Amino acid sequence: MPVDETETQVILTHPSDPNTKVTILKYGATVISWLNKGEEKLWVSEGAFLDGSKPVRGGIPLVFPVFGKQKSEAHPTFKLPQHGFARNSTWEFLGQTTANPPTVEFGLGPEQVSPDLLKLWGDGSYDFTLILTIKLEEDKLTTLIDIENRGSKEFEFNWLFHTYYRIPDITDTLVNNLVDQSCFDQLLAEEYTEKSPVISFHEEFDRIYQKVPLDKTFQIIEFGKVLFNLHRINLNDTVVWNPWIKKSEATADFFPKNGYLNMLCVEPGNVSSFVKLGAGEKWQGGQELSLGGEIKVQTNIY
Ligand SMILES: O=P(O)(O)OC[C@H]1O[C@@H](O)[C@H](O)[C@@H](O)[C@@H]1O
Repeated sequence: MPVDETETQVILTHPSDPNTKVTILKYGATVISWLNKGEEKLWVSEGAFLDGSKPVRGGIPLVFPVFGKQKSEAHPTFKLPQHGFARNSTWEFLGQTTANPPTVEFGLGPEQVSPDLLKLWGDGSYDFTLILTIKLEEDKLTTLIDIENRGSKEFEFNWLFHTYYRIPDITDTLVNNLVDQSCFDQLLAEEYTEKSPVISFHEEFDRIYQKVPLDKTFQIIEFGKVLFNLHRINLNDTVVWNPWIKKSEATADFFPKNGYLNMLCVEPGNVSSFVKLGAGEKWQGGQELSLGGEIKVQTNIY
């Protein structure tokens, strides 16, 4: 059976390998496991709540319609909690669209969002449909989001796939192809140009790389071996985050406390500015996560 549905989860199994699977929690339409030939590729905290009481700490939470917490009181997303409401609403499972590669869709509209949260976005005056498509190939996982404004008023939104990669050791991990990109450092509250040809990790890290050309593929590398490739579809920004020691300690659902050694978030989205969507308009963004291959160095001069 390539797709199994339970009350709370949907599981896709690749037809050519029973140990290549993706598990999606209906709550948040959160991918909570990507197993490739029996090996887990995503990090989920052992302290994560999977019962729908709190967004999942790990996997691929979905961020919409605001990233972080909006600072301007005048903005219609100002009252929303950090990262919006998509990750803490139960999405509708819309079914399977393709048998091979197994592909499924989930939907979110105002009906699925709790009225208390909904009224915090533009006083509940927006109408929208979000369709999340998840496709599992042998060595590749694709997540696509389609957003439609079904109301009569324009709205603005951020979108982000908050992907938590599982890695053997953060202190041996590098990320490439961000050199010469403009970045906003959330810890320093400063904007500058990234000068490192490869990023390495020695302390808390929280940067938004802004407007990175879409032909840049980011690779997560360990000891010269490519672990992951991230290809973006219409998602110009990428957040790179590791909480390191103190922030992991301070985060109640982050467990084990040294789990920061085994995770890295590389999160493609549109967060440095809002996407505007007029009445009846549609927008799509996506990420393709693939495994292995050669190191590919991309600079701004090629
Ligand atoms: O604790 P949350 O809401 O899941 O957020 C986790 C992190 O998410 C990252 O995307 C942000 O850049 C960080 O600033 C934030 O701490």
